[in-house]
Amino acid sequence: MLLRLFLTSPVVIVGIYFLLRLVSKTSLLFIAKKWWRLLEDSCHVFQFYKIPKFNDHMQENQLYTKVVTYLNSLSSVEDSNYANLFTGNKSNDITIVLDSDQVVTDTFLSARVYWTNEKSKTGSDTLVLKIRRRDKRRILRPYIQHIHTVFDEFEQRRKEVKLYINAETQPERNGRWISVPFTHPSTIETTVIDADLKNKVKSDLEAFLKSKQYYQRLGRVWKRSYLLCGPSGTGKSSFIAGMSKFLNYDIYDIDMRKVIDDSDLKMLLLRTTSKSMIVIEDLDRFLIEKSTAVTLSGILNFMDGFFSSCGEERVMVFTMNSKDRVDPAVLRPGRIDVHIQFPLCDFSAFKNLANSHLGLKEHKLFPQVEEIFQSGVSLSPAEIGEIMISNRSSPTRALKSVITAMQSNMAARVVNKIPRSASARVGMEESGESAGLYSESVHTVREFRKLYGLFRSKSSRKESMDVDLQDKDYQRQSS
Ligand SMILES: Nc1ncnc2c1ncn2[C@@H]1O[C@H](COP(=O)(O)OP(=O)(O)OP(=O)(O)O)[C@@H](O)[C@H]1O
Ligand SMILES: [Mg+2]
Repeated sequence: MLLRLFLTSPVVIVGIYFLLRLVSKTSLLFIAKKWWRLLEDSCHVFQFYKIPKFNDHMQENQLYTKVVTYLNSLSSVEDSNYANLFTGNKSNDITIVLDSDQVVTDTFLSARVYWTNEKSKTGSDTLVLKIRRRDKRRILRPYIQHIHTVFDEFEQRRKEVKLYINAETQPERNGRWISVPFTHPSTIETTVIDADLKNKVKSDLEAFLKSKQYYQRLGRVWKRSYLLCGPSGTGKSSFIAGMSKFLNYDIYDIDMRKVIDDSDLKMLLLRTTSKSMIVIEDLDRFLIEKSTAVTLSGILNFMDGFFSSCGEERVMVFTMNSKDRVDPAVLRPGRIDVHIQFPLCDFSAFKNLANSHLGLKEHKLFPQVEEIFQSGVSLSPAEIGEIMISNRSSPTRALKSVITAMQSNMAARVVNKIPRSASARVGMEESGESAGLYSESVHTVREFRKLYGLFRSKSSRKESMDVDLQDKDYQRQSS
């Protein structure tokens, strides 16, 4: 009786109300929850799963990357005590990233799970998943599958390509790749090269993307290597940017001066992800100068992609100014599948540049420019492009400046007694014959013909039919 009177008294009700508010507004509730969780842990109510960032061979664990992306997309990240804020793809976007030792909760098929981002003793990150033992069998596999699906959807939507560069050696750090958003404006279309050559490269890249099973059947690493060769300023780097956009692949740009030795090169390759482009620029210069302890055999093994056989779908791109002084072993079929020559400007490329840079289709000075090209003199697209950009307010002045630059180039040749044969090499590259500009290694051509026997002749057919046709063709030929 007394108790009922006590409980119904307004003073007590108001007192309880304020006590509850105090508990929920202060860290008391948090502490109580934590104790409760510790109690549950000590009673072995939960099962723990660790997802380390790197495996024993220091390769990045793909599942770790996927889970991190998934967790950062959960609204519960915002409820963790500490979270890191970063700008997103657009300047006004904010990305919330889980901090270490923070707990994030998630619910899947009515079961509650907990994630913690922990640092191991070696300093590398590990994600820990905590699931109630009674839910484990029911949800573990579907939950991981769900994470894969969400990640793939994110990736599809993620249009941003990343550029990875290898940082200075920091042995105490696990990862040496530093990434930045890749915003290079070049595309395959904006690079002025032979139109037929462009189409061949695009078809080749498309064919590569569709050939997973074919490579598997052959027991070969699913990779394709391209050599872009040509004088400075002819568009090689711009074309690489275009290729990565075409494939929507991240770029791993290896600065060989920062690679210490063969094993360092191996480690860098191991830490690349699939669906990526691995680029080494100016390989010829590096092979001649040999400025680090990386050996030729280290480079050859790297090109063969042995170390990356655990991953898949990689495109390797090498650039050179000239192949003349390069060991033929580097260029042999299989190491380099496709050779693409980037010539200095010819008259046709010049007209393309005049059109794109100055909006000119025709001009009275064009015949004079053509005549100079015919005499064997040329400049790089970069040089001509620069002249056009700086004179874009007056197309006539731009063309006159191009003519002057070409004439002084011609005069310099006479003074320096540069023989015609030197320009003959360029001339050959400039001939515009795609056969001279694009070549596939014989061995690879044979393999690809097997699979893509119809792909050139039927390229006008619908893309969806292509896979079918190619597979049928392959089966017919191999039977
Ligand atoms: N074929 C081309 N079409 C359009 N623009 C070009 C072309 N070649 C060069 N350029 C322009 O010239 C500049 C330099 O080009 P890029 O860096 O791609 O040349 P590169 O062949 O990689 O030279 P290097 O061998 O010195 O590295 C870029 O701004 C690019 O836009
Ligand atoms: Mg370059």
